Amino acid sequence: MSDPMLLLSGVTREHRQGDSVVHALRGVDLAVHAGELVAVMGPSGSGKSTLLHVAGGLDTPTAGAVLVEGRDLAQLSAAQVAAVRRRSIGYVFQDLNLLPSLTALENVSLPLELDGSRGGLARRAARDALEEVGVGHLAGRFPDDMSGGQQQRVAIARALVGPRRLLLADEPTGALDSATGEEVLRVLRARCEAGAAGVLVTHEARHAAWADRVVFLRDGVVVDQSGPVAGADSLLATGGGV
Ligand SMILES: Nc1ncnc2c1ncn2[C@@H]1O[C@H](COP(=O)(O)OP(=O)(O)OP(=O)(O)O)[C@@H](O)[C@H]1O
Repeated sequence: MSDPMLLLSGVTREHRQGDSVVHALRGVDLAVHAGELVAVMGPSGSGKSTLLHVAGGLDTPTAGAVLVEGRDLAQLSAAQVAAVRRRSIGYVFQDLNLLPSLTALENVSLPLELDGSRGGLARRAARDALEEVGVGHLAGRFPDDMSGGQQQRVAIARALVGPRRLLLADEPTGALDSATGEEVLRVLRARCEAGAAGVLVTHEARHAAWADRVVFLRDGVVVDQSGPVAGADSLLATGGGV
């Protein structure tokens, strides 16, 4: 099999809080290949968002290594990590992080323009991404003039725009009704089938069922990995507490 698009090897992340240490992740190993969608589940505080942050180069492990497309992020300069993030990684944040002073179209085209794409090309790609998640008609609207679900879809379009090969999504359907949520997961799944690698953090077994594999975290440790439907259901049945 080819090298994984994302490889976490022995990743530990500790946070110091006064005299105590919080172990957000402890020795996590995870490989995600092109074409694969992996769901991450686990109780609140089990380390799901931390896993996504270190995978996306937004946080640095205390120990262990993170490789994106075979490049060890610890060996890159901050500017190089930022370039990997802009070019290779599409990230859907739990709190969306849309820029309020930019329209939907501008929010989505920004990563491409920051990476040197010409304005017209970037805007065309942004329009396509907005269409793909069903909000093409909101291109000229500002985030504050949209519903939570509409904002969430714009944030997803921003993660999908351009040739992103690693998609990291933190509860991307939280503000969506179930039909729209399914539609977004269908788009994510289709992107993975077209060759991207995806990691989806979710609390919902029916969303995890869209994934090829489910990784279950508890107290920062991967406690189980399994296939989709049986995986999510049985993990929940065994007291995942999600
Ligand atoms: N910056 C930080 N400083 C201190 N502790 C932190 C920090 N970030 C995360 N933690 C702690 O690390 C642990 C894992 O947090 P994380 O947000 O990754 O969990 P999660 O599984 O994503 O939770 P949720 O489902 O509630 O979003 C928690 O105990 C959290 O309090």
